[in-house]
Amino acid sequence: MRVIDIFDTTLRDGEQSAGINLNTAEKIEIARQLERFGATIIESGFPASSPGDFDAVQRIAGIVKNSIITGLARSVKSDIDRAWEALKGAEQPHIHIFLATSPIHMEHKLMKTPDQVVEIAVESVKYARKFFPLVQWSAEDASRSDPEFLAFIIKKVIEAGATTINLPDTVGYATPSEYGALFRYMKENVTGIEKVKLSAHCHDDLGMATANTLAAIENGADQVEGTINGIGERAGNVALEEIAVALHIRKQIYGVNTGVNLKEIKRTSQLVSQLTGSLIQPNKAIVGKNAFAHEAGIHQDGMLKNPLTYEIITPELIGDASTELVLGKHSGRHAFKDRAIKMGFELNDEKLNKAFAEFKKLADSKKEILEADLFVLLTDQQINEKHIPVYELDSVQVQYGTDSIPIATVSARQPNGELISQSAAGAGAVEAIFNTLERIVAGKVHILDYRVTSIGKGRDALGEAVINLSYNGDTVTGRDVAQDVLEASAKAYLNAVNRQLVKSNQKVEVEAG
Ligand SMILES: CC(=O)SCCNC(=O)CCNC(=O)[C@H](O)C(C)(C)COP(=O)(O)OP(=O)(O)OC[C@H]1O[C@@H](n2cnc3c(N)ncnc32)[C@H](O)[C@@H]1OP(=O)(O)O
Ligand SMILES: CC(C)C(=O)C(=O)O
Repeated sequence: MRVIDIFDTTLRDGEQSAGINLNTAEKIEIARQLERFGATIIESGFPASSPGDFDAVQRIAGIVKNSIITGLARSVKSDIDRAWEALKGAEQPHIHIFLATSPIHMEHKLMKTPDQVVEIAVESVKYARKFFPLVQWSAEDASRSDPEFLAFIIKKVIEAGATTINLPDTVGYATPSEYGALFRYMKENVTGIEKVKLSAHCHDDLGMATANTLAAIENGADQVEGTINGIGERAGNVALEEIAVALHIRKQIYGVNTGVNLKEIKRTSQLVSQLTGSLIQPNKAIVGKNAFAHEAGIHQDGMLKNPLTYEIITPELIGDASTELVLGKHSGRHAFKDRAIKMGFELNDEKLNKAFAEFKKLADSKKEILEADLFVLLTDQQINEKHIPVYELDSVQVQYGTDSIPIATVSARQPNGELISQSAAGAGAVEAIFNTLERIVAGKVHILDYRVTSIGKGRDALGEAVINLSYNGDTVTGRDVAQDVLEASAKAYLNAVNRQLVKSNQKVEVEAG
């Protein structure tokens, strides 16, 4: 099978992202991981650009042995000399020289005529070949260059000794059919092109970097350049993890191999994200937090019946943890039941349906339902099997101010079905609620202990209240959760009273029976 070389430029073009700045130690750590990932070539910096880049390229060239290390250089002798200084200790010294070939770049940036550009390109490649066995030459802005001129200059640099020719879509302007055609054109019109490797380098300005890179492969590219997580100048470079996985999953279409160790993808992605501080969007293909998370009930049902229904890539393939069925407002009964069973609950259909209805209510107000939330919902269904009438909270209102006495008004349905409202004051909002509830429930209540904790993470975490009280002389514990701790406290209070009611009722039944 045809082999495609993976040229990783996370440490050079990736570092060109606005806001990213890696020190040498961080670059070495990423380079080591890129070696494990299986990059054929690692572009570890631009040695002439700064002492820091020089140091990183030199150090990485001395450390990494299983990937070829390269450095970028303009078509000027001083850049090439600096690159040689940095790279002469590498196993296979490789340099990456570039020069723009599009009319706009030649005229307005380089301020050179096309003839001068050809001469500079040829001279720089010849000069580099005095030192480097491997010389990659890039026609910057190739996709906006005149194909005839491009074919001419490429022929000249091949004659000068270039070993790889790169055709960058520098500003992410090409469409897949145009970019593919550019590769075909060079293959068909440049004498000597078969002696060199042909490389693709795509930017994502129009969101077409992955499609363009794959089009280049379909049209004869031997090497693809990109970065981990797609970081890079402006909208970034093509994300190498996307290319590697696309070529693997659709091998029947592309018929090529890369040396990428797919299992290292997740780790590499996380390392790059951590050290660059560049966060990965949750829906990013392959490595996003949601790439293997299924939330919709119909999808979750399909996944439980056969994962192939909705999963074309397994998380294991890229070294990720397992698929996640996230329980949220779009989830259905199958996924809910599956999770309840995995958590050790054995609920009959009726209880499960009740818990599911509670879950749906909760999911409306909470982004993600955590296991702790489910635990509370499901345990609630394990009490009061016989449907003994109990108290039900209807509403809670509290008037609270730092300069006034808190007053609570609570409405609750009594076991006989009657809805009653009461008000009472207290030293604090919670005490006011408890004092009001004491007026509602028939019987003597004495609070022994009370705690509130948050369940879950973030500002939308649920509040859990646990209350230990004596009701008519019996000690009982109640707990409940709600979005608000005051509501949770009121519910926990009634939950304790209700448990005592259920307990004593069952006892009466046993004694009577
Ligand atoms: C498409 C790409 O990603 S190309 C790589 C881009 N990466 C970077 O630019 C990051 C590192 N760059 C740097 O640190 C600095 O730009 C340096 C050290 C390389 C140069 O800095 P300076 O000497 O101050 O020049 P500056 O960056 O302002 O301008 C670039 C000069 O290089 C010239 N130049 C641009 N590309 C090339 C090239 N491939 N070959 C020769 N000269 C070039 C420009 O025409 C300009 O020349 P001028 O000074 O005669 O007008
Ligand atoms: C130096 C070249 C290859 C580059 O980064 C680009 O054209 O985007």
